[in-house]
Amino acid sequence: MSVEVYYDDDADLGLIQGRKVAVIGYGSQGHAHALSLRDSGVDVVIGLPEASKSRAKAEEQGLRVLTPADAAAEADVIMILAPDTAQRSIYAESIAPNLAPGKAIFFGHGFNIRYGLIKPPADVDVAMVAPKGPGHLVRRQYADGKGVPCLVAVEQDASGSALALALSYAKGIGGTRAGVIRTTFTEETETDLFGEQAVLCGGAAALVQTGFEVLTEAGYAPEVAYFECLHELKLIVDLMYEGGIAKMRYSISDTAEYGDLSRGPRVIDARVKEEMRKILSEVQSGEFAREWVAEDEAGRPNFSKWQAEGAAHPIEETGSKLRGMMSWVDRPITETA
Ligand SMILES: NC(=O)C1=CN([C@@H]2O[C@H](COP(=O)(O)OP(=O)(O)OC[C@H]3O[C@@H](n4cnc5c(N)ncnc54)[C@H](OP(=O)(O)O)[C@@H]3O)[C@@H](O)[C@H]2O)C=CC1
Ligand SMILES: CC[C@](O)(C(C)=O)C(=O)O
Ligand SMILES: [Mg+2]
Ligand SMILES: [Mg+2]
Repeated sequence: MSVEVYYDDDADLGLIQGRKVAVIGYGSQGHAHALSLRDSGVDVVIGLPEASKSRAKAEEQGLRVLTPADAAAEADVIMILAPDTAQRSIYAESIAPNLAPGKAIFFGHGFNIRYGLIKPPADVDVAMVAPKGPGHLVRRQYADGKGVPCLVAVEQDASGSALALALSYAKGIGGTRAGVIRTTFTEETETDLFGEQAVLCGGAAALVQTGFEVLTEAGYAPEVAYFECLHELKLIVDLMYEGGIAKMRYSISDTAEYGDLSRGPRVIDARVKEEMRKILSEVQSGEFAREWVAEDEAGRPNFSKWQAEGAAHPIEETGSKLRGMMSWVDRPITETA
């Protein structure tokens, strides 16, 4: 089944410009959406708890910051960009009491709707504008006149114009410059969770760390292993980004391409593919969602342990030293684009 891809000419920016948008949360996605929507002429207010450490960042950018409840009361489009595990309580405490017929609730990811953790009333629009990229790059691409592709979905169309409004919002953050695909909350949620677990984040990080470990445990210099397994991966993926796997294979040596074609399937083999299928089934069944909600409610013991182990991995120290010598690469972790 072919999908419809929407571009700038398919979206009317005037629709979202005519609404008052509350962005709940000012993190990776929240800051990107809020700043880009404002640059697109949209009336934006930020919703954050009084004690939020993000307040100062939003106010430094000249954005008005209210509590989530006051922002939801004032706005007629409410985009929830707080952590997925916090959204259901934010909704119950601050958003639901401030809904009214004709308002719209937007999400940047479908987790809470897909797994039934948020159930809005029938008289509001429920839609999604989900960038297919990290928030800091969503903002950087917008600022550079480019855009990150987005998925849009309409779960509930009380107004009869929810899709047009979602496309207008996507245009406001640069999504229609790159292409916006209409999907469903189920497809976005399940593909996004699978993608981040098995390919983009979990799979890629494990591949890089394991390659670094195999080389360093064999006695090769950590710096060589870092350049080979992490730094150069961006350069390789850049070629894929520009022209597909074909362009990467066109640019590398025949020796590398033979190694790629003959050894690649030994690394990502049938066992790995079966494990990826199991990971997808855990997403589809809701097992992952239940595990993540329970982990969060228990205070994130495993999350914190694994985070600390990752930060302590020797590749981080090696990389920090080498990136420090490349001024054009060294962008410390920061909230700005
Ligand atoms: N990160 C990404 O690139 C992508 C994220 N998404 C989705 O976007 C949504 C937001 O994720 P992300 O941007 O990563 O989140 P972050 O963790 O980067 O930022 C969360 C923001 O929400 C604020 N916040 C925390 N608790 C509350 C609360 N109770 N009320 C209001 N604001 C609160 C945080 O404030 P404080 O600083 O005080 O903690 C922070 O500003 C999620 O649904 C995620 O799945 C979708 C696509 C990509
Ligand atoms: C790949 C991780 C992501 O889904 C994203 C940046 O798109 C996320 O949830 O952060
Ligand atoms: Mg994603
Ligand atoms: Mg995600």
